[in-house]
Amino acid sequence: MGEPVLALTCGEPAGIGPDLALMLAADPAPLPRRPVAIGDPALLAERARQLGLAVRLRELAPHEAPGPRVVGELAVWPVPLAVPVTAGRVDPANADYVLASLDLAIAACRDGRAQAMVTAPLHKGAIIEGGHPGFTGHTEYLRDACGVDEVVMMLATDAALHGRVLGEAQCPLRVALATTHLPLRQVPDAITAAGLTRVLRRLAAGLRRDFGLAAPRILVCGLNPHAGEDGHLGREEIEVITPTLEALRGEGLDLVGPLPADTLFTPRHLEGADAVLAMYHDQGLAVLKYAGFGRGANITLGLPLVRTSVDHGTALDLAGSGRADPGSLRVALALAAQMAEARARRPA
Ligand SMILES: NC(=O)c1ccc[n+]([C@@H]2O[C@H](COP(=O)([O-])OP(=O)(O)OC[C@H]3O[C@@H](n4cnc5c(N)ncnc54)[C@H](O)[C@@H]3O)[C@@H](O)[C@H]2O)c1
Ligand SMILES: N[C@H](C(=O)O)[C@H](O)COP(=O)(O)O
Repeated sequence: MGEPVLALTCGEPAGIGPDLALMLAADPAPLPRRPVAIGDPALLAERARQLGLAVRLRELAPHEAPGPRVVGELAVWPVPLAVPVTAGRVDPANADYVLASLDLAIAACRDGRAQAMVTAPLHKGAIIEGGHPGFTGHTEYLRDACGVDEVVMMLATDAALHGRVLGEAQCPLRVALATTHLPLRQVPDAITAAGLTRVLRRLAAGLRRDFGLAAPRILVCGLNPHAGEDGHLGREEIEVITPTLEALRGEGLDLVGPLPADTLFTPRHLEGADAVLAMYHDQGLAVLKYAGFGRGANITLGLPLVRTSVDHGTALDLAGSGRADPGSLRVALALAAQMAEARARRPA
């Protein structure tokens, strides 16, 4: 395989996604060499003007591949907006535009035009209000679009991605989620033996395939305070999590837990671990974003294609201001290229 083509969806058009794509196009620092943005060229041109960035847009035909990256130029696979956009003001009328951009990236990965997709943030509320009431995020959308039964959302800090050790207070981290975009009230009922089994198998397989970890060690959080305090503060650990981990250890998975989530995320526990499985979104992601917000990436494990994303949202307050930090997008692009190259070397 030559250098991978990375399909970069620009996400919510009123958010910072278009800004970040343009900022990276203008940045002389090294980047994966064949990114192609997916979005509306008129929107990108207007945002470049607003940001004062001299970026030339090179519109490609649907089957045209981007050439090697040229600083100051952004290759684009065009998708037209439904309605014009003002930076910072979400309009649900553009929900289908956002999903069409995603669909194009998925199709490009599946038919070989791209070797990975990288997603700038979208606004879940805008998609839902724009006529897609069941929408909960890229992760679940990609799972359904690719027809797989289970995927795993994992976020990782830059240190974990590249094996560098940060300062003592910032442990390299990979955090995966047993449940993703679910109201908190529904979480306990969603922690089932069958669900946990699927997630842990997918997580271990993803760490093996995409991160080259032959026998990943996974720390598993409890759901309740102090992992249920022997059943006095909740019984999910005794009734569901512990028996599931025991069964999976019988398959050879290296699992530790369930551990109290408050102390699991400390350097002593994390030492030697390859990933943490948190039971719900904010149990894991609050810690990860504290450790490395803006320097991490979001990875969907278990897809037939490579997908990474930023570790932040649409930051509507910063769109068009020039104050958005492109650090996480840089990490997400680098990781996508690395994963695509690894898959080309070691097909599943
Ligand atoms: N990958 C994704 O598509 C993704 C990820 C997270 C959140 N979201 C969505 O984004 C929307 C807004 O979410 P939110 O407000 O909870 O989180 P947010 O990450 O958009 O913003 C939280 C804070 O971080 C700041 N921030 C975010 N990204 C930044 C950057 N690159 N540089 C500098 N500062 C940055 C924002 O200005 C804000 O103060 C929601 O609809 C949410 O669902 C999407
Ligand atoms: N849970 C993610 C985060 O907090 O960063 C985010 O909402 C993105 O999720 P998707 O990749 O599923 O859109």
